[in-house]
Amino acid sequence: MTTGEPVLAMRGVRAELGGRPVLRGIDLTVRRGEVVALLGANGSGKSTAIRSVIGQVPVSAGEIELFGAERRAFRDWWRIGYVPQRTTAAGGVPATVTEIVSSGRLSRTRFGLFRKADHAAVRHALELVGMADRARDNVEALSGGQHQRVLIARALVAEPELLVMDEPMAGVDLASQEILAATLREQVAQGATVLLVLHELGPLEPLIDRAVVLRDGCVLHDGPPPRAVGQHALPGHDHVHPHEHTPQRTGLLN
Ligand SMILES: Nc1ncnc2c1ncn2[C@@H]1O[C@H](COP(=O)(O)OP(=O)(O)OP(=O)(O)O)[C@@H](O)[C@H]1O
Repeated sequence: MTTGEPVLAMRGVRAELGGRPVLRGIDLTVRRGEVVALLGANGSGKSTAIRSVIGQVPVSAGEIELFGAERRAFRDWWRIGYVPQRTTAAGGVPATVTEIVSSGRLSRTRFGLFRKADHAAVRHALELVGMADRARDNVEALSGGQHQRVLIARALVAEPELLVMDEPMAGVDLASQEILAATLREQVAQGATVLLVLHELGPLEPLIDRAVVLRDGCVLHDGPPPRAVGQHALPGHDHVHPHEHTPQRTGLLN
């Protein structure tokens, strides 16, 4: 699917962290309705690339456009649902599941005042990820997979058009993975555009339209997901998952 208008465009994007070039001229376009996987070895710059998109990493050169607007002028942040690389949902602050998910809805309210529709959106987002029965629980009491479901509900609650997710399946148990895959499938069926960092395509593979593979801060491949182009078409990488201790030989992706 390459017919939609660009929802996200990066052109020649460079970024340095700790005095080191981490993005060395990234070109990446995601069009409306596409599901694009950002792949590559540990340290290749995947998280930095998406953090530059949402403004968490300063860009030293190049351009980023969101929904046709220059990123610095872009204000409609509710149109983007961001799921950061997994941390605890509360970041050490005691909070209930409902509170965390509600925080994702603030961008849709005036002065943070919740109306009926906002409360309904929170309930709906929790239902989407199968967490409605945990609404009042403290997030600290949740498993890793449940945490991740809450973070995804927080990203969905503003009804965004573009979902940007950093390894949404990382450290997530199988049951939660299936729920997340189903949730994503539903979002995509409803027309959501998705850019997600993955270390393997896994259960999301059927959803992926295109894969962009980074190496050393550059785009190595932009096209069909690697399985479709053959296991040997691209160089292999060692990918060490941040939540795993033993290095895993992953080929390119698995
Ligand atoms: N805040 C920072 N300060 C200095 N260097 C950083 C910082 N954040 C990331 N880096 C470095 O930038 C490079 C790219 O990191 P990034 O997290 O974007 O990679 P990644 O492809 O997402 O890797 P992973 O699969 O491990 O999450 C790495 O070498 C990393 O050490």
